[in-house]
Amino acid sequence: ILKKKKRRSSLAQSVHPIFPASSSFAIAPAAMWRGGATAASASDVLRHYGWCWELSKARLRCTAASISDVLRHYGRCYWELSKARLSALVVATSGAGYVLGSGSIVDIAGLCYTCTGTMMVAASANTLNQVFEIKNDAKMRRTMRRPLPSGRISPVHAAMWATSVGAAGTTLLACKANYLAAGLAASNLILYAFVYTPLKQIHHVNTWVGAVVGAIPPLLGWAAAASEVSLNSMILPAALYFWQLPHFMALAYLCRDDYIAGGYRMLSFADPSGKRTAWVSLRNCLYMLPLGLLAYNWGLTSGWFSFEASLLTTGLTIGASSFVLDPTHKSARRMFHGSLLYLPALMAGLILHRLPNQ
Ligand SMILES: CC(C)=CCC/C(C)=C/CC/C(C)=C/COP(=O)(O)OP(=O)(O)O
Repeated sequence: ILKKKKRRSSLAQSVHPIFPASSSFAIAPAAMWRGGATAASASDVLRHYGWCWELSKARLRCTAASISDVLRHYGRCYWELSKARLSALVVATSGAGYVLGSGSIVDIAGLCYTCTGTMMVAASANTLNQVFEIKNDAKMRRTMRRPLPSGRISPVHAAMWATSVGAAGTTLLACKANYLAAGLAASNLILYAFVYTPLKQIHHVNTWVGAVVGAIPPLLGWAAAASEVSLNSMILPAALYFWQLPHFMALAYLCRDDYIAGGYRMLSFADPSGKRTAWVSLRNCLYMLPLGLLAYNWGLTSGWFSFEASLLTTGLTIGASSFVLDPTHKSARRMFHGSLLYLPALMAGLILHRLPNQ
């Protein structure tokens, strides 16, 4: 009996202090082997394995949770840096340009490559714009929660994201569309990030330069489909150019104080009454009026489009006229919301009534 008790206690000593100190699965059977198996030690071993298993599961859960947290955090930062909603609008205009520049059959794979490439280059341009405007964005209520001013991502990390996604997007366009489309995308990135962005703090002419940037994507889409640009490829870019002026003028008027706090020189900065801002909006709505007729005359669309475009543009012009007559936040907001409806409706009409590019 004494011998048995001694053996049990030596086994207990060899097992219990070792198990918690080590997470090795091999220790328990080794201890059992040394001490001789008994019912008590077998249950200890089973408990030990159970504990090890629970520990491994907990560790795996922790690792998976932290990996998914990190991915979610950076995914969200990339999404916001890319101004995903603006980039989606840019992609829609580029896709519309692709469809308009196609013949009777639209190459769906080519359309997808063009949209993906455009999305990537636009994401890069938008990220660079934010890298250069950290201090200004931090002073504006509209932008202070963006990833860079709020410190959720470092400028170097954001710049690396911009460089890689921009290079990948341009390469995709060069390989799967053509060099003309890739060149237009790369030049537009340079125009937006390196000309428009610094100009925002210097002179209100920046809005006109920004309008050129917004007008290039449909041209890029057309170039990707047709491998050339021609006169009738200019209808949608022209519509986008003129459309951006009432759209951004309304925004600059509505967020005037915020833009001033951020150090941006919009037209509304030098125009507290809003009269000039409203006149620029109206003038550019008027420039859009003949576009529907031109699209029909140049064989881009059927006559239905010119009818629809005239109706839509008249609606926007009425909005701009009431902004001119009464430059208040209410009329500016109405024109801004009208401009948000106008563009998708105009593009839908263009696609619906397009005549295949010859
Ligand atoms: C293919 C390619 C490169 C496309 C780029 C298209 C693009 C980024 C268009 C945006 C046009 C524009 C003037 C946005 C306003 O920027 P903002 O700086 O005034 O906006 P913010 O005040 O919100 O930062």
